[in-house]
Amino acid sequence: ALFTDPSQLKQTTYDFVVVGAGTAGNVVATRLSENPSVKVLVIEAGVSDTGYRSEQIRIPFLCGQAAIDSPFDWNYTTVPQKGLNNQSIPYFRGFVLGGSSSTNYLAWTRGSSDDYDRFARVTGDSSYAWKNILTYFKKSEHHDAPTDGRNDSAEYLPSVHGFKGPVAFSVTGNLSAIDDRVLATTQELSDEFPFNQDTNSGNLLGIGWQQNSLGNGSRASSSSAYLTPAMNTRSNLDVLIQTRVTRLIQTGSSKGVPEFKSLEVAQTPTSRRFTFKANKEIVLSAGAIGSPQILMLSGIGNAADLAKVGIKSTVSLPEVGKNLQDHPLVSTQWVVPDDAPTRDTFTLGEDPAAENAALAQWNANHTGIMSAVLGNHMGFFRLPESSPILAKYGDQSAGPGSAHYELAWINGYMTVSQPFPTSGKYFSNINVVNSPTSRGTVVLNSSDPFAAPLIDPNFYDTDFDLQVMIEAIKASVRFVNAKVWDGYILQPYADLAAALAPNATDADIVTYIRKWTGSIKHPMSTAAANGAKGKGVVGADLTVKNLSGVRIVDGSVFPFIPSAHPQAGIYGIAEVASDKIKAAYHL
Ligand SMILES: Cc1cc2nc3c(=O)[nH]c(=O)nc-3n(C[C@H](O)[C@H](O)[C@H](O)COP(=O)(O)OP(=O)(O)OC[C@H]3O[C@@H](n4cnc5c(N)ncnc54)[C@H](O)[C@@H]3O)c2cc1C
Repeated sequence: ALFTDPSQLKQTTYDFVVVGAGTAGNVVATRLSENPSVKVLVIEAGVSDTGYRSEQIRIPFLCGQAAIDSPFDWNYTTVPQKGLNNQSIPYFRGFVLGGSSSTNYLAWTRGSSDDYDRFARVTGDSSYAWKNILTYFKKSEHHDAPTDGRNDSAEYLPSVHGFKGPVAFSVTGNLSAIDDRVLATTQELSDEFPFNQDTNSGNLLGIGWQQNSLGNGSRASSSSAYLTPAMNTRSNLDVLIQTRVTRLIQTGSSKGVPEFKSLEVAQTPTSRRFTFKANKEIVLSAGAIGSPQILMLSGIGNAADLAKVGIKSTVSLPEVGKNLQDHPLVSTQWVVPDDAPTRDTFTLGEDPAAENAALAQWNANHTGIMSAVLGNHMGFFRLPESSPILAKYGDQSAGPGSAHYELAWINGYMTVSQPFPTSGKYFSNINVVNSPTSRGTVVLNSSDPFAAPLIDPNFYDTDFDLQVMIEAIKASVRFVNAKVWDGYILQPYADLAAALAPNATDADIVTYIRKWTGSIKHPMSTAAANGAKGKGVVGADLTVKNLSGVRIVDGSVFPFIPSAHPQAGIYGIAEVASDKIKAAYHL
């Protein structure tokens, strides 16, 4: 059942306590509670995903609103970014049942087979290797037909997908006016921009139809797909929301290391503290910001960092909160003809009556523009073998099937940082560095568990990342210079014009990049898994090193950020971890 106050719970001891009802946490809680004799408590800081404003979670086209100025978000801001002219930028994280899977942009990508083979290499555990984790990707998902009734059999590869798992995935049910041109470009410029029938097959490279966590025109989150159906039917699964885990509590020691099987929670900085205990273990699934934050609040981490905020180190784990990786994103926009059938009418809020009609249509049958996601195609690309960037820095990706950068195309104005125009018609694409080498940090700013930590994605700390972004933008220009766009793409919009002027240099592109880069919102690796002694925060089985009683299952354990959007990968890892936990306790 669902509880909104710790005092409502009748028991304080469970077999497992899962911290964070987010993407990964809900998978673990749902899988462990499949066994009716196993008692599971999930504790979530954020709010319910039903009720006030929850249509912004369910309706795909409103996905941007689910995160921005929203009750469903933690509303973090980064520390000033050296690589972005010292700007501090917004840093979104879900604060709601489903976590970031309830507020994200629905893109459903796994990454390359190399990404998972590298995960297996670093941990020394073959269960993360592509050939093995594929079973778990399939276990997490089921294919859903697009809502427009289109035959999508040429738009994905059934053989690499699941048909019975909880999360619905689907290609768009809402074709857009640029789709034909994007696909025609894959033929006209097939060497550089080849079509790939399914970028989720392990072979990531090329342009494919974007798969989305979307079923029957509505968002599928880890709450709607996993937790809520289980919570509503299982008496052994309790879910407590609006309650923050403030620290783990040492309960003794086991095999010579401290054991942490209790935790403290509170609803506000001054409210009563409650404690809950796990007989078997605590699973931290508070995400790439929350999980290291809770460890550090408990005295587990880098002793020097902890001393700065007056916390005594009880377990030394120097890499807690280190190694933060994220994908930098910059949008480029072009002006298109005034009569182009773009989605700007809706995005720019030009026609409230049309918007209301679209909402009514979605409420009636989940079709129409409100069932659309931002874009219908995305592509993943490598620098050419002859690239001087590779000669200088080496190939920093997970392997030859991994992307250095990503482009995706949007039928209207799209940005993560620039001001929105008030009128006009636009074509946008996003440019993303997919195999970044910059590493940032999450450290405490205070010993107060209700204070936001200091988040530093450290964008463009390495020249490699900056050079790849320059190449991504140049590739975007080559894309729209295909003949098929003649007469449609009129000119670069706003600052992009200066960056792409005939006499412009790479320095002008860099000016644009540093001014307008934002996060794609993929922080990971802050409690990285590593099989080697003395390295990383968790071992191959995802249990925290140098202590007992705690495992971490979420985006923070990836040793490297995958070269695509991470949610499908996080669901897969959470499925693997659930089986590891079941095996460890013979469940
Ligand atoms: C706006 C946005 C757009 C994105 N778009 C995409 C996309 O299109 N495709 C894609 O693949 N990925 C996307 N991502 C990224 C992806 O959604 C996340 O990487 C992924 O969902 C993270 O999963 P997680 O389990 O690690 O953490 P989360 O899903 O964030 O879950 C962590 C949970 O822990 C809770 N928590 C944290 N601290 C505490 C505490 N102290 N006590 C109790 N609970 C706590 C949080 O409230 C949250 O519910 C996007 C993310 C955002 C925010």
